[in-house]
Amino acid sequence: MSDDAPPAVPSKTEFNKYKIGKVKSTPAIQRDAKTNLTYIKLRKRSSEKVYGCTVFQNHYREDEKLGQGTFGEVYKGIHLETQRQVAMKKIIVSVEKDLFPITAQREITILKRLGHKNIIKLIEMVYDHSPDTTNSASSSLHKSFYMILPYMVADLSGVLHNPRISLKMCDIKNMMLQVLEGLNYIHCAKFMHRDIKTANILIDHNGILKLADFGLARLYYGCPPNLKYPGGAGSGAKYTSVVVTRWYRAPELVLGDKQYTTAVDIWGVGCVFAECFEKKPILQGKTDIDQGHCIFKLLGTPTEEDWAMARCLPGAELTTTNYKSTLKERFGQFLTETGLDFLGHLLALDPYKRLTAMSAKHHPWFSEEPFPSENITLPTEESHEADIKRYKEEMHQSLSQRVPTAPRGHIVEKGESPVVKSRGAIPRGPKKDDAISVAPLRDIAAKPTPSKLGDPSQNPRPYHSNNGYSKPAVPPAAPAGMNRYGAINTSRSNRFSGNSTGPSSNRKFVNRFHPETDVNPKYIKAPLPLGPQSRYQGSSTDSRYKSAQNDSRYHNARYINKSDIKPEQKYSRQEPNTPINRNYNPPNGPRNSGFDHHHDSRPPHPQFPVSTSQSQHQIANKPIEKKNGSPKDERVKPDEPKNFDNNDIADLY
Ligand SMILES: Nc1ncnc2c1ncn2[C@@H]1O[C@H](COP(=O)(O)OP(=O)(O)OP(=O)(O)O)[C@@H](O)[C@H]1O
Repeated sequence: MSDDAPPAVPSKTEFNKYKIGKVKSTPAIQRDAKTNLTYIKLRKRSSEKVYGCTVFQNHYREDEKLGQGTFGEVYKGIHLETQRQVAMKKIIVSVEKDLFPITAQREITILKRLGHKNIIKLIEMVYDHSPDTTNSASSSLHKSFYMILPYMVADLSGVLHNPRISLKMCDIKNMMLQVLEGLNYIHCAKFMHRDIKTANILIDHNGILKLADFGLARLYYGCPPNLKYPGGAGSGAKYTSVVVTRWYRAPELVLGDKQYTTAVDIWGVGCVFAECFEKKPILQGKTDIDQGHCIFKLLGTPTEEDWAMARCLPGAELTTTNYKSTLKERFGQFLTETGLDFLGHLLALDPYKRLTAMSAKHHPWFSEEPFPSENITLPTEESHEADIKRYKEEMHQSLSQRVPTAPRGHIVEKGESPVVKSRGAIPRGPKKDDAISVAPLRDIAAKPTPSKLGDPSQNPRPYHSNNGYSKPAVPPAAPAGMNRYGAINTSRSNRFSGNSTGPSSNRKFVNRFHPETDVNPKYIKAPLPLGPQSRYQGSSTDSRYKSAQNDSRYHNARYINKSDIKPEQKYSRQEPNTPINRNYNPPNGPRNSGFDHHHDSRPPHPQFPVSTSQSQHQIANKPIEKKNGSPKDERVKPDEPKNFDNNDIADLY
């Protein structure tokens, strides 16, 4: 092409992508007759279109509800052009008051500034311009916007409540590292999240966790968390203390501290961590004051030495209680000494003794076996906050519909098994070159294969098993030549009649109470399930899960359970002889020697090695953070160009 050739005119379609409104001339300035003040009369736009913002219609389709938010609801949806699944957070705007919720405004602004693998990404904002409702009275009062977010198959709250998902310790470690990674990024970007809880930790189909719901987040003043000011902030600025969902609220907030720091988020992480074991929020205060009692009942009332500042806070009266810490009794059954130390430092009452996100990532608990898994192989089905009610109902139903125990020698007919229905299997996420295809749902109705019946890792755990950390009890093997009914070959129907003839396909079933009458055939049509998971064989596992064994989801190569490949790692309480790596204190003395925050003389903050090369050496067996053999510098520079992982569905947008 010669240099004189005119520049290529962009195609019409390229222009059409951007609907830019015309710049109109400034409206005439008018003067009010009464006050004599000038004003500009604003007129309603003739077109309802919002320029620079996609219109919902013809672009998206709204599907089922995923969750209920403070200012709207969250729906699952489809982007019609690409057929990709999205989540749509609906924001209802009161037209009358012309109010756009401040939390939504904050969330949008903040999400637009953040870009990290472990932070949810805002795809775009769309405006609901519904022709059938625009003329109705209600729609003239309310208009809605949608925040379009990548669809996440689960949130942590749904996963923990889902009776069919059990977490292994290595998965919990992986998840904790991801949460801390995301939080470290936020804190380094000078934001406090202020609403860390399991429902706001989303999980995608690749097992990537994303922190979501930035409605309460805000910029903080002062420096990011560092060794001198471990809580971050530290400028003495005051913020509202009525933040964070109550059960996850840090003690300083409960006591009314307004000069709080990023440490409030770390407290939330501690609550989330502990919730992974108990499968329910650990501190369920009924009121704000009760929340304080719950906290001190778990961690003990702080002494002057524990938390000097507590006595100066508005709610100091709570510190006159006399509770002893029960942390070890409550979580000692799940965690080793190192694990308890980690939990204790996340839930340190004094915010200045709490770990920072960065130091928490280097806690020796992560270097202790079992190591964090590289990828988490969960969830096997969609699980959101909105499902929790259903799980509870199903659990209640399953309890009330339990098959009564058979009288000795009797066969009890099993009614329709109250097998729990899952809402949907995880869709296969689109690959990079797979833009248009709809993610197919796997056939969750498919029946299980009997071959998997004996494999506990393939069998959904029962509701009434403990917390999912112990294997189902396997009945002891019977002596050779015997089964639990006596000598092998003694059929159950004839062992009371005294004349054993051995099992026979054409044997006659005898009613042992009225031997002359035939047994009602309905009682004999189903053979007893005598697999290792059968309740008839003494295992605690309910036979209603039998059908799930054939479920195609359990045989999908994408979700291969690691226990199929290698034996499951044990992580019961640490053996007394197992050495614990406590070598995490910096070699050159306490780090907080210069600590002078608020001019009080608080004790130095315990720190774990961070990014200095010297301290990095101390992190033994640290498989996660190493890249190409060299330790990764984890300090996040918020203003650096955003680096997205293209394999992730979230980042394809
Ligand atoms: N991108 C997403 N993909 C899938 N589910 C989502 C997504 N975003 C949110 N949800 C679901 O919706 C629920 C509520 O979302 P979110 O917390 O963002 O709303 P909110 O209005 O801020 O709620 P709240 O007021 O309770 O904090 C989440 O717990 C989750 O179950």
